[in-house]
Amino acid sequence: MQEESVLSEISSEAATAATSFRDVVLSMSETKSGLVARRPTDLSLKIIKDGSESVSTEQQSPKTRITEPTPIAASKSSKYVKSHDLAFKDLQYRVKSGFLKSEIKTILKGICGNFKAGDLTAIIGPSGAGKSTLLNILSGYTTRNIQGEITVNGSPRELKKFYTQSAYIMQDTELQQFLTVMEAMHFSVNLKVGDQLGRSAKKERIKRILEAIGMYETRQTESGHLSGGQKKRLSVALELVTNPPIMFLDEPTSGLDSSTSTQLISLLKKLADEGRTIICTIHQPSALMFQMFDHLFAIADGQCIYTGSTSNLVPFLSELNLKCPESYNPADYLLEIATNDYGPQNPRLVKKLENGLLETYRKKPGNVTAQVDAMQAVEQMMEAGLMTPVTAPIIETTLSTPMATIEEEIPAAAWGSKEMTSGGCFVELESKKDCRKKKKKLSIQIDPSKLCPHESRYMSSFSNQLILLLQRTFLILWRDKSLTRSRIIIHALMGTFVGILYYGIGNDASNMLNNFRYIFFSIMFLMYTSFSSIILNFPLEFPMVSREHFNRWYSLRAYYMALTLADIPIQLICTLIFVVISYVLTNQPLEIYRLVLFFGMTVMASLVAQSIGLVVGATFNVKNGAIFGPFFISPFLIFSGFFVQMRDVHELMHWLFHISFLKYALEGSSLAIFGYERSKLDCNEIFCQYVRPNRFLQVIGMEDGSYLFATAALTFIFVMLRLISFYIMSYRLRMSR
Ligand SMILES: Nc1ncnc2c1ncn2[C@@H]1O[C@H](COP(=O)(O)OP(=O)(O)OP(=O)(O)O)[C@@H](O)[C@H]1O
Repeated sequence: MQEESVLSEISSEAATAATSFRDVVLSMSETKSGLVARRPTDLSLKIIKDGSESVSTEQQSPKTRITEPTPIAASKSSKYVKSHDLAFKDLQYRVKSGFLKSEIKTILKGICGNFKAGDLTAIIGPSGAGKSTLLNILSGYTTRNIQGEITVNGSPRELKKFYTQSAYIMQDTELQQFLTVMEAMHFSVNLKVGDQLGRSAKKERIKRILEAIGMYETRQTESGHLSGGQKKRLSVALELVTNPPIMFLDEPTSGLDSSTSTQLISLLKKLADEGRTIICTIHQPSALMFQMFDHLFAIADGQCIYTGSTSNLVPFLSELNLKCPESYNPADYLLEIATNDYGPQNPRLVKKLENGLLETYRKKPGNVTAQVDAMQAVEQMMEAGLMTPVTAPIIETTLSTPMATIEEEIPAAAWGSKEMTSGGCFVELESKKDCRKKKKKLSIQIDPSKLCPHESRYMSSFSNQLILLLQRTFLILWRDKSLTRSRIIIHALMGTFVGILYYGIGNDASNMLNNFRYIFFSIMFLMYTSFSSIILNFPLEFPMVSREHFNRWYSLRAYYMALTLADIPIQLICTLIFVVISYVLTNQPLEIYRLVLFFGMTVMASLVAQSIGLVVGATFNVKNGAIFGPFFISPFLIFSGFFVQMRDVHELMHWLFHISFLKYALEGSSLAIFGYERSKLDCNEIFCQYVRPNRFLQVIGMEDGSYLFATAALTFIFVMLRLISFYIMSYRLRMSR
């Protein structure tokens, strides 16, 4: 009777859908007749009395019966998160390694596993066991050289669809350090959710997430100033904006102290309790953290040495005569076994568990208080102010309109078929164009996985991605003034220095050669500054781009365009400052069209040099880029026409002049200053060889040059280099997996 009244009280409470695990713990601690837990979101009831646990699936009924004990992980779906069980069987992963890639190394050896919705799973194992490899494969980050079966809810995993359902938080949490927490969330929600939510709904979502993870108060703090734990929580929050039902985290606690790690794991536990499938690799969980996991999946040398609940680990090991000492953390003991501290035990463990296939140890035994106690201990620490309270945010699924309504919005005649295809497109369409046209007619929210496959990867249109990425880049440039400011100062200083060095020689026939040197130096200087300012960009941003691109924030095309466009205004300003100062000081002809032509040519040269910087940056890491960068520029320099002219070298080498962008830049700039029927220069000496500028052009072999042709050649080289760097970036992003 007492139980019934408690149940009825709890279930009516449950109908109000409380949201935090703290409520669960509180309701447990408040109940005298035993521990009563309530899962707030699925509104199912659990009764834990005298150490036994039951789950009732009769939701919201005041007359709920206590049912037979069932596994805690069974059917943990909620109205906010659709459950996705992720399983794999006979998974093998081989890589080529060694000298000339002649050796084949098997990293995962026919491993099996089942990661259920609602479970917080920890993948543990010694270093080099294959934890990250497994996570990369399951998340779809690694897609090659894999054998075996991966299923989602029993059906083969469809990568395109899977990407829209999952998020991967990588180990190196690269955040934009100059963006505040709020700004980072703003860009994440706008890029990842796109037009699927209105402005106020997006704001509300950000607020809810930040409040839940205890970061609303720090929303105006720049990411670079956050603590390690806050950074990790923010990286989770950035991916939570789309409410992914499956989340992968590689070493989320690395670099964090024990209390911060515990706080993060408790957040993950609460996210899992909402029905999500949360899988993370972890090195050495503390005893408290260890208890919080629902599922432990241990691997050694690419094979499964344990899969089951944390509470079943010690009994499992005992069955194999491996007695965990009482005072030991079972996770530590398992890791010692895995590293052969007690002799070669791994084959026995692998065999007993059928390399992960056996589910026997997943069932929770009668006594699950250890996990509840662990969570309660964490809650108490949060309440005592020892750590910032965190909980799982409530995020309504983006698909708020039933399918029928979606169909009504589109004229039936426009649909090829109303069958949902396996590719995730909910209509068969004749062509891409057709698909776009029809999508435009949708004015309502659509589940990303229901859109046509080729358009479903990004929720934001290309133009929106570009605008948002440009906004983000400019905001960062604005905050990180040091780089932009120093570039401008350097150009102004060098313009003045060169202007003073070649002061007033512009109209002096006896200084014609020096004037030519001024032109050459200007191009050299602008080339090197633009080249080196971009050479570090991509290598430094690579981890962040890799993460954001993989998690479907934006396409590489949009990122690349933004990266390219964002730097152009700064380059234009810097070049203008240098050219105007030095042009005036050196007393070049004050004819506006010559200044414009000279400026245009130097800008083109700097943009081409920037493109070479992009190619180098996309190909090499920071260190090698710095070493090889100048090496790539040198050939252009030798064949620029300054040191040696085309007519003086063997015919076989002429092509090198034709591909040297510096030759075109020097030719175009010289024509701008000396060409176009420039009148005779002043001669302050007894004899001046180059009174007529045209004569000088003849001597340096540029009399037949064409400014237009030089511009066209530079444009062509520019476009080719941009294409090459784009494809290298795309290749590197793919190869990094
Ligand atoms: N592409 C590759 N080529 C060669 N060897 C590889 C490759 N990828 C992984 N390995 C090897 O596979 C093994 C497993 O690597 P993995 O990164 O998955 O280990 P881990 O368990 O995550 O280790 P840690 O805890 O130290 O991060 C290691 O020995 C690693 O050197």
